[in-house]
Amino acid sequence: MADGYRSVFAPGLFDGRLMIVTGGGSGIGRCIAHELASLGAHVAITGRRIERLETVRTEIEDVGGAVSCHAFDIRDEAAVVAAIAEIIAAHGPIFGLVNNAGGQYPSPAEELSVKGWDAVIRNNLTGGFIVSREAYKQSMAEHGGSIVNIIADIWGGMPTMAHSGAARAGMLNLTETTACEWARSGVRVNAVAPGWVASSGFDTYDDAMKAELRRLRDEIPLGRYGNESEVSAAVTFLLTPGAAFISGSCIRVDGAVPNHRHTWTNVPTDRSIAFDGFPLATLPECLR
Ligand SMILES: CCCCCCC/C=C/C(=O)SCCNC(=O)CCNC(=O)[C@H](O)C(C)(C)COP(=O)(O)OP(=O)(O)OC[C@H]1O[C@@H](n2cnc3c(N)ncnc32)[C@H](O)[C@@H]1OP(=O)(O)O
Ligand SMILES: NC(=O)C1=CN([C@@H]2O[C@H](COP(=O)(O)OP(=O)(O)OC[C@H]3O[C@@H](n4cnc5c(N)ncnc54)[C@H](OP(=O)(O)O)[C@@H]3O)[C@@H](O)[C@H]2O)C=CC1
Repeated sequence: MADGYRSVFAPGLFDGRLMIVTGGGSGIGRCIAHELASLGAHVAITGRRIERLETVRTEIEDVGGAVSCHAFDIRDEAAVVAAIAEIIAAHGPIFGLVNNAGGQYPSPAEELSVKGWDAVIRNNLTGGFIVSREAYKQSMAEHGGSIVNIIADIWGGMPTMAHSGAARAGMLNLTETTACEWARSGVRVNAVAPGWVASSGFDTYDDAMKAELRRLRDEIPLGRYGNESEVSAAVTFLLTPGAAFISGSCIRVDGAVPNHRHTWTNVPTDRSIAFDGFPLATLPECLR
């Protein structure tokens, strides 16, 4: 495909296969849509804003890819049921589903209203559940398929992200549980957990959050943000036959962030207050 996406996977790998990418109108989802289309899939991209979807449709069609746009909110059960039926009727059985749509806003836990908590839980857990359930019931239960859920770096606490962390931890268990339940139908379910990925998602943050993101970049062991293609490659691999025995797993695409302990830096200057009943004086000299 001239001037199209440069995937590391074999051309024609997904010829004629229908793949749904939620949140395909921007960022990581747009990139995944481009990669899957470059490999021959018909990609159904979804999101709330039709204009963004149409822009991506034009981009993909311009390089010879097959794509369709479907605007709905993943939290609206009736809309999801209808949209999945419409996609199947128009483009055939669903071979792959990428639950990528999601997002949140930063807030200290004690300032979260229940309404705000619910909005983020529904956006990052309930929505993915509804889309998965419908893709399974309406199509994959008959012939198998592969589902990839985009979550986040949930290994450890992330201040201001209590709602999103809880939702995505739930999504990881949903991944593991549906992988077990739906294996009988030949359906594999996996997750991809991006760390800090420079995407259009960053544009949604205010200046304070952007400054924080620059500071966080210095704490990534690989020394940089990830990019959208690096997330897309992991997702695409999980959709390929090469991943036929992988289900209920999660690939972390994060430059080793969860493995990073502040062992050599950020040591408090006064360590003597660590534990009253066990004065540092009793420790070996080398540990003081
Ligand atoms: C450890 C896990 C997390 C790690 C994350 C790591 C990095 C992740 C990066 C990315 O995700 S990049 C993608 C970024 N994109 C987005 O985040 C999308 C933008 N956000 C949204 O679309 C919305 O915030 C939402 C989460 C979808 C909520 O929208 P919804 O339409 O459902 O709710 P609203 O009716 O607007 O609001 C309901 C309720 O929620 C509270 N609230 C919503 N937004 C904010 C905000 N910006 N600040 C404070 N509070 C907010 C609020 O209580 C709202 O009620 P009302 O006050 O309006 O009555
Ligand atoms: N970038 C990063 O560093 C990280 C991103 N992630 C996650 O990866 C995914 C993609 O993020 P990214 O591309 O960076 O960010 P974007 O904000 O660009 O992408 C989110 C997409 O999801 C769609 N979306 C959001 N809520 C809904 C909804 N309720 N119904 C339907 N569509 C919805 C949006 O479209 P529209 O608004 O038109 O509906 C948008 O296209 C998200 O789930 C994000 O939280 C996780 C960890 C890190």
